[in-house]
Amino acid sequence: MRREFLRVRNALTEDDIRETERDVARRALELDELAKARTVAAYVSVGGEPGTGALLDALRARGTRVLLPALLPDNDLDWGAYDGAASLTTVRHPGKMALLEPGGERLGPAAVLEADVVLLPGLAVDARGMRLGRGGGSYDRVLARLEAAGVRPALVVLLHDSEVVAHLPQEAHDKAVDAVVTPSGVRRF
Ligand SMILES: Nc1nc2c(c(=O)[nH]1)N(C=O)[C@@H](CNc1ccc(C(=O)N[C@@H](CCC(=O)O)C(=O)O)cc1)CN2
Ligand SMILES: Nc1ncnc2c1ncn2[C@@H]1O[C@H](COP(=O)(O)OP(=O)(O)OP(=O)(O)O)[C@@H](O)[C@H]1O
Repeated sequence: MRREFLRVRNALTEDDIRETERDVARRALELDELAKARTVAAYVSVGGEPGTGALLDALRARGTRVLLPALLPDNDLDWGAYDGAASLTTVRHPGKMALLEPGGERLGPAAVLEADVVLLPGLAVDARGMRLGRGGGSYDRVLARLEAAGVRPALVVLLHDSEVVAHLPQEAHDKAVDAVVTPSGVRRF
């Protein structure tokens, strides 16, 4: 399933990605949870992911604190603040696409507990809000950490329209998200 969703993304053009960047930002900024959030955990899109750059800059311009992940050797995520495109650094993790990660101070994996909203990457989501990720388990760990700490930020996955599907296989550790934002709108679970 991952391979098939990635194949569809790989066929997208630069224009498609730019368009989704604008539309996903516009739709996401309509979310009440984002308007109220003081801290948002986000990510810098890569490859065929819906673009997140416009959304990151809009949040920052509003005065929202934006945290971005940095991949650790065990696939857990560290976090750092987003201070504009110039604050990002390109990191090559073996076997993965080059990622843009925060270049400044690293705040530690627990920094995500400060987020009022977590924006998650993914490959697909189903009608129950079960998310298919890239398979590293990074965000599964983030969600487990939030649950263990008893904090409950809004969980929002950003996807293309075709990636909202009826049903995905579920494993015991999978946790549902609250909403999906696609270029055509917001769906809540
Ligand atoms: N933009 C973005 N940042 C992110 C994630 C993500 O999914 N998207 N992550 C989410 O956890 C973490 C990084 N994990 C990643 C895991 C795999 C690949 C990757 O390039 N995978 C290849 C396939 C590799 C393979 O076949 O094994 C790919 O998906 O094309 C990238 C990031 C944190 N930052
Ligand atoms: N809380 C956790 N702590 C450590 N490992 C975990 C945790 N949750 C899941 N994993 C492991 O991570 C691996 C990948 O899980 P899964 O296939 O569900 O990833 P995914 O949800 O697609 O990816 P991601 O969460 O990075 O988007 C599995 O081997 C799983 O056992």
